[in-house]
Amino acid sequence: MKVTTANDYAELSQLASASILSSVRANPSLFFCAATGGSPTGMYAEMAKHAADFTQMRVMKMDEWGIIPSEHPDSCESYLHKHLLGPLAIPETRYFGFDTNMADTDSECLRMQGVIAQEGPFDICILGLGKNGHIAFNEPAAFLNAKFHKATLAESTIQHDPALSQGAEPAFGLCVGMEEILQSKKIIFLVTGNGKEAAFNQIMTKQITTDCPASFLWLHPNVECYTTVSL
Ligand SMILES: O=C1O[C@H](COP(=O)(O)O)[C@@H](O)[C@H](O)[C@H]1O
Repeated sequence: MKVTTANDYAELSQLASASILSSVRANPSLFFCAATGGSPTGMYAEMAKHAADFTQMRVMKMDEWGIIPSEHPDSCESYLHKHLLGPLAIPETRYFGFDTNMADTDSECLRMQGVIAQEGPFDICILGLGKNGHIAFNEPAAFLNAKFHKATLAESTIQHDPALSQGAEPAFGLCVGMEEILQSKKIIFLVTGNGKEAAFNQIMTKQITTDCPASFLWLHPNVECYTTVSL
């Protein structure tokens, strides 16, 4: 993992965007796994300044909350339309989303595994860091899931979004699995925001443990970590 400490969030966003731009110029139809949350918002805004470079990029949603409808303003779906798909004019034909509110979520997980098998592996995977060390909704646990799956959310993950913390139980999410993340050709790992110090310190010990799913990124040969968190 190559760790670059940025002076501030604006610089982090510019550095990460520049790396993506160089990749998409070399491979215009690259397959992009898109995280949501506060960490990538500035980076997506930087990418939008170069929308003409993204006319062929394929995008897949990385994760989604299971207790709010896709059209809810706090859904990952709404976030991606607002910050990435709209500004970059990515049409539905090049976007691979999924629905968390269907009766048979197992079938939806299998469908997304099929999409990854057909379109993948990801050329670029964007990751933020959960305060508890999660990546996507791969939460600390005795074991991690390799494939796209239905995830039980940690309390700290639910509390991360005020709309969700008021929502109905049970809380769950659907998300890409660890193998699918680790098979990405390049990973852009954004570590920024309040409350990330403990998890980032744990990662920097280089001890790989399911207690901190992000620590598995040490097994990947091409992770660019951009951070504003001081150790
Ligand atoms: O809960 C989550 O949090 C992380 C980090 O969110 P951020 O708002 O601090 O960027 C996010 O990357 C992840 O996809 C989501 O599951």
